[in-house]
Amino acid sequence: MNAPLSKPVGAPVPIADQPDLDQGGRAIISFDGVSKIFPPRKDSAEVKAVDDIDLTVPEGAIVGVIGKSGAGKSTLIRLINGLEQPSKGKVTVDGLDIGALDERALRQARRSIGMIFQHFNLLSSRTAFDNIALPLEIAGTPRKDIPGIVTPLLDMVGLADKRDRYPAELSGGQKQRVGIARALATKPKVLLSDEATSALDPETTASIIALLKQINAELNLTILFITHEMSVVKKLADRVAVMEGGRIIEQGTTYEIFSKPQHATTKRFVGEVTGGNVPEWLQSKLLADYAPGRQAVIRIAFTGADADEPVLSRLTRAYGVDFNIMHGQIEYVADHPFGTLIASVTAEPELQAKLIADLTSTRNTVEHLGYVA
Ligand SMILES: Nc1ncnc2c1ncn2[C@@H]1O[C@H](COP(=O)(O)OP(=O)(O)OP(=O)(O)O)[C@@H](O)[C@H]1O
Repeated sequence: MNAPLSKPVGAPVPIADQPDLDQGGRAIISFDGVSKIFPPRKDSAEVKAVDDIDLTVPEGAIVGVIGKSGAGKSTLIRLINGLEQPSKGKVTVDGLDIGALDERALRQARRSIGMIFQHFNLLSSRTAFDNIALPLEIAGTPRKDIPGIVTPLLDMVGLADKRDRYPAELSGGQKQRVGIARALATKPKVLLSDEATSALDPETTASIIALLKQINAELNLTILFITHEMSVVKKLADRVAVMEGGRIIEQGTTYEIFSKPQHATTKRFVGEVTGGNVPEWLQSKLLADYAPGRQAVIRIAFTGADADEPVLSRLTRAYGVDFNIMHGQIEYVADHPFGTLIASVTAEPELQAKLIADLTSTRNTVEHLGYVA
């Protein structure tokens, strides 16, 4: 199994100090100036699906790549397992330049790269056991050795009693467990996940996330997953890269990305799960300009130690203003408390600026959203 290297965790590092995901641990996957351009066709222009990406995944990490449909996530994953060749730059997996391998070497390299899929991709004519055994048969593993590998994998994914069931007799979560066991059969160094929980209900999603975290911890298996769901990133990833238009627009530890998102797209993704997105009823009331009698609406993201400080009471006493809480939520991200509050306050623009400066001087992120009458 993989060498037991320490897992890169630790205190949040400011984004400015963390331009890459390579803090701690040997790089097992790296993208070095990688672009993938699909040539023009009769009916469509050329597409830059991946555009000049630099990305480093440390061994033992769980990295989530999030982006909207068409952002380039699938192409990124297909460049890692050699299903696509880079138009420019280099993709390295465990020291191998994937784009430079011939067919035979690529087949060999793919045994170190497990993959799980949204729709499981199981063979319907094979039992759970035989689906898990398939990559071993392809790799030429002697028949007598196969049960000794497959049986412990069935145990690990909690399906010992389902070994002779066919996919049609299994639930979605059970099928994904077979998919995970099959991906682990050749003892990969990295596991790629393509929207592996997108077809599952929330409870089953949670159990698959727990299984992936357990496998990561027990085997020190590096996991890179692509998703469009920030809730999955929040629960599963140590580190996050946000993709848009083929580029990585932001990356950092999960806590960093949640507590101080920089890019508008990242803010929207984060807002989906932290309550930071402005609710529709409030959006329709927001006014752009100050006028006497209007209240300023501010959004405050409380992070780390500040999350449980009575910040608003302090400001009320210090400045003699009243806050009206309009929307809020407290979450735990990477085991840190993390809160979002949208509040209105009656104050002249000059006093508003002082309040915002005061709030910002702690580690909170404060945004002035507009005014309400
Ligand atoms: N083989 C191909 N030929 C031409 N264009 C392609 C090809 N594969 C992907 N693209 C284009 O590249 C862009 C990125 O696609 P990709 O599938 O990587 O995005 P994605 O983020 O995975 O989207 P989704 O979440 O919908 O799967 C899209 O504009 C897509 O149409």
